[in-house]
Amino acid sequence: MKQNPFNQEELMLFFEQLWKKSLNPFWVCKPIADDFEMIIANPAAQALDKRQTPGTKFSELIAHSGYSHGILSGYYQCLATKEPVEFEQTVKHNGKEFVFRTFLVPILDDNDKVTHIWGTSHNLTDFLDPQRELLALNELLDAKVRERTEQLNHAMEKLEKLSITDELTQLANRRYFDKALKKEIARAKRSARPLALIYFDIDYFKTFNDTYGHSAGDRCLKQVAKVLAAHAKRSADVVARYGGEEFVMLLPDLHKEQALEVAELVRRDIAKLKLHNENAPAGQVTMSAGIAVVQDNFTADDLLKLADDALYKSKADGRNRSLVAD
Ligand SMILES: Nc1nc2c(ncn2[C@@H]2O[C@H](COP(=O)(O)OP(=O)(O)OP(=O)(O)O)[C@@H](O)[C@H]2O)c(=O)[nH]1
Repeated sequence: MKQNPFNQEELMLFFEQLWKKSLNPFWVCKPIADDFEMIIANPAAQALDKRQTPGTKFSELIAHSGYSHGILSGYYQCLATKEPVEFEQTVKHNGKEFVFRTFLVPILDDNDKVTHIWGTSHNLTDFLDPQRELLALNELLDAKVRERTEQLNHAMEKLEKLSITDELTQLANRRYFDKALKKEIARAKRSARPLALIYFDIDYFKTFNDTYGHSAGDRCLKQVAKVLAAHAKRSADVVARYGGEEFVMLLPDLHKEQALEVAELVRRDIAKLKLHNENAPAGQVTMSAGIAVVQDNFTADDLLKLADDALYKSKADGRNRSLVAD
């Protein structure tokens, strides 16, 4: 075996210099009843905490300083396992927080009993600071991306709503209705349930416009739309503005008599609005309705045509009425 190149005296000199000049804190402590007592701490350790003087109890040091909680458990672990222990601890010094990686080495006597613990720490703060800065920046970036994504989703929802809404009445528009109709037809076929469609058309609306002006016409359309919306009570009911003064209502699962009842209720409530129209025989705005109810084998066109024909008939029969297609 190779001989140690240094003699005892030289070694002591080296260790003394290391002890004094090292920038890493070093200390030796010993276990006492329910605590540890500082035996000696090097200048680097004292620079961090000058109370680390011989005889100081660790419990006192910890109680009155910025050491992180739970560091004593590292010492107890070293004592119990008689093995070196490594852990991270934070220390507050002059208002700044330092992160240290601490190493503890047990010193055993001839009876294999831990008499002392030798400790040293390596300051990780400078290494961790840029990492923390990066993490904080990342978090900031994540938050910004989340915020922007939310804004974008919100804008897209708004756009989606706009694309299916009639601007004047705020009812669904024809585009939305056509999609809903296809969906409901498929559903009605699957479940072998009836599907009702009502076409509504304001009577003598051209003369209303001509007499009272386009803005009054717009206000009338809005009021009529409100009445219609109030009668589309179930979540699957759809009411839409189909064209100028034409509205449609899709009522899944309703039979002819029930659909007719809805149309008549709408007509009654339109009459209640008492929107004056001197050119109409009733002296006020009225509505005509055409109702179609289908079941089994039918297409969207079948349903629309049946309802349209029924509406045509109710117009031809004198308006201000609801007719169900045969
Ligand atoms: N104010 C207003 N009028 C509209 C709008 N869209 C369509 N109209 C008008 O609605 C009127 C529809 O007239 P017609 O189709 O002849 O129907 P009508 O006069 O109601 O006759 P009948 O349905 O047979 O009773 C036209 O004068 C259109 O200019 C709108 O958004 N605002």
